[in-house]
Amino acid sequence: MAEAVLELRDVSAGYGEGIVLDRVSIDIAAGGSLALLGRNGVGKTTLILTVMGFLPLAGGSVLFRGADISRLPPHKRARLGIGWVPQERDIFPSLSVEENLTVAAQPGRWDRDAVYGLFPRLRERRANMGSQLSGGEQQMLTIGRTLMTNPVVLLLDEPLEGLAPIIVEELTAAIRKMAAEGVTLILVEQHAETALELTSDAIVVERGTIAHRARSRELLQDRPTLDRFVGMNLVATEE
Ligand SMILES: Nc1ncnc2c1ncn2[C@@H]1O[C@H](COP(=O)(O)OP(=O)(O)OP(=O)(O)O)[C@@H](O)[C@H]1O
Repeated sequence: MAEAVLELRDVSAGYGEGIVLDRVSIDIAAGGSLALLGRNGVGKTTLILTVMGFLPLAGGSVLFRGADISRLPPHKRARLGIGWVPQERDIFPSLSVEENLTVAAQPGRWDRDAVYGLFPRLRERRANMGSQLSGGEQQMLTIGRTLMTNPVVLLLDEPLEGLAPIIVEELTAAIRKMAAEGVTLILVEQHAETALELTSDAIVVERGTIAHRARSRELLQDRPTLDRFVGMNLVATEE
């Protein structure tokens, strides 16, 4: 098996005294795509924040390309190549779209034109200020800006949440394209069907532990498991 790009070994973490994640182990190989599923409040965002180093470990370790990064602060993890698209869209409102994209760019496959190819809307709006964008466009810009850092692994925390169906379609197409082009990614998503169609592997989180692991296409067919762990809200555009 290929060496894991990112690995969590028996990770426990939470907020202060409150432990949310309880001995969670996951790994993702280069070019892999992993859906993190589960109902509201089960610990998906906590897992992402722990990978980024915002929450201290209460146990276990986080490895990046085989090296223990458990003690590294978030900016150093980002510099190593862990790209994070947070749940709250994160753009510079007073910079233009193009400035937002280029401000943290690193050389690599994802340059400005590649990102505009992925998000034609951003090319159309390249001269607009971040503050003039719709929520969906801000989400595209957040993803585009993170891609421009040419991360080794990309963490997407509910990138489709609260967006209009047409925007969800555009973002879904872009994520599919990124995965097909070999971007290693972890996708947090409550809408299981949408996430499973975009990824190769999946884990279901329940109350801070991993309740189920499967190949995404197999879990897509496994309705009883989906109903049990994820509930009814399967497709992002249903809302
Ligand atoms: N800043 C915080 N301080 C204390 N507890 C928190 C904090 N943020 C989240 N929690 C708790 O951690 C648990 C997991 O929350 P988390 O946000 O990781 O869930 P989630 O699966 O990402 O759900 P959602 O889809 O709602 O974001 C919840 O019980 C939540 O109340």
